[in-house]
Amino acid sequence: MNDKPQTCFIGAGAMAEAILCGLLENTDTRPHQIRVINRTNTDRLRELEQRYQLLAANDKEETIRQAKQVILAVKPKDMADAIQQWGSCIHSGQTVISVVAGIPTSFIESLLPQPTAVIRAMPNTSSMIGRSATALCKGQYAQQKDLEAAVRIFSAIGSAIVVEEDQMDTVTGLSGSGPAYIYYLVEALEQAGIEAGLSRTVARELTLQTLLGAAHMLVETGEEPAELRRKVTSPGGTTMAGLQTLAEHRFEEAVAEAVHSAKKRAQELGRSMTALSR
Ligand SMILES: NC(=O)C1=CN([C@@H]2O[C@H](COP(=O)(O)OP(=O)(O)OC[C@H]3O[C@@H](n4cnc5c(N)ncnc54)[C@H](OP(=O)(O)O)[C@@H]3O)[C@@H](O)[C@H]2O)C=CC1
Ligand SMILES: O=C(O)[C@@H]1CCC=N1
Repeated sequence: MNDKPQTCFIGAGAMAEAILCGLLENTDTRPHQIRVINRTNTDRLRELEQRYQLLAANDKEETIRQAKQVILAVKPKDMADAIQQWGSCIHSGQTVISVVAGIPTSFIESLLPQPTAVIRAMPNTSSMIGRSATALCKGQYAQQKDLEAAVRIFSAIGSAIVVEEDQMDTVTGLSGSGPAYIYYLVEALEQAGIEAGLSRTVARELTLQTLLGAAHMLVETGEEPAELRRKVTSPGGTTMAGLQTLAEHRFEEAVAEAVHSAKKRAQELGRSMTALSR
């Protein structure tokens, strides 16, 4: 068995786990091909190694050097330190894939030996069950084949779509953060059901199946969401009353503002990092 790591995660948090779990479940990647590294939390490393039968990265520098792909999955505020700490182990024969919100490829490239292929990806936590919506773009030194290899990784854990880098912050606000908006909606629906007299179990069951049914309707019928909404809404009926209340509470504007705020935050994170490096 060749024990050389194929993929090394720098940052062993929630996102790294979601991606590696998806890779193990949905591709032919084997546990011994993955390593995880973080800064201080060795308990977390042991937890992941045990849960997924990964080999430990005993010599972290050497592990990074040997990996074919290095996936950067630290928090944006830790990015500069992480690249400074580990960047000297990265070489131009590797592809660096960053899932870090807001940080431009040019910033990452500037801290790595040039020319290192850098790909920026924005997956979401549904990677864990092979259902991520990921958007990717390439930096100036990455070749088309590097981008295609990254697309293959993320296609194995959901859908993967290539965009221009100037769209990545919008993607972050929409599909990177998006699962949280949906969970918030589920919480709100469930709570409304409970307050109106349903048991928690019944409210949960009905909310989840409604969400699943609506998602499948969208995918399987291919109909426009507005058309599907129209079919639920009888003139003068119950749905119309509910939708009117949502409109009065400016539902659409609230959603648009949420995406916009998340995008703006991604831009701020990128700018603060770029300013730090000057
Ligand atoms: N969560 C999400 O839904 C999504 C997150 N992302 C992006 O993924 C990235 C990671 O997020 P998430 O997984 O939630 O974060 P977590 O806080 O769960 O994990 C971050 C990890 O980075 C490690 N770390 C910090 N500094 C270093 C360093 N110098 N060297 C090595 N490891 C280090 C931490 O280790 P230690 O504990 O030892 O400090 C920790 O294990 C973020 O940049 C985020 O923008 C992208 C898409 C979706
Ligand atoms: O909240 C965050 O910053 C990360 C990026 C996208 C989803 N979670």
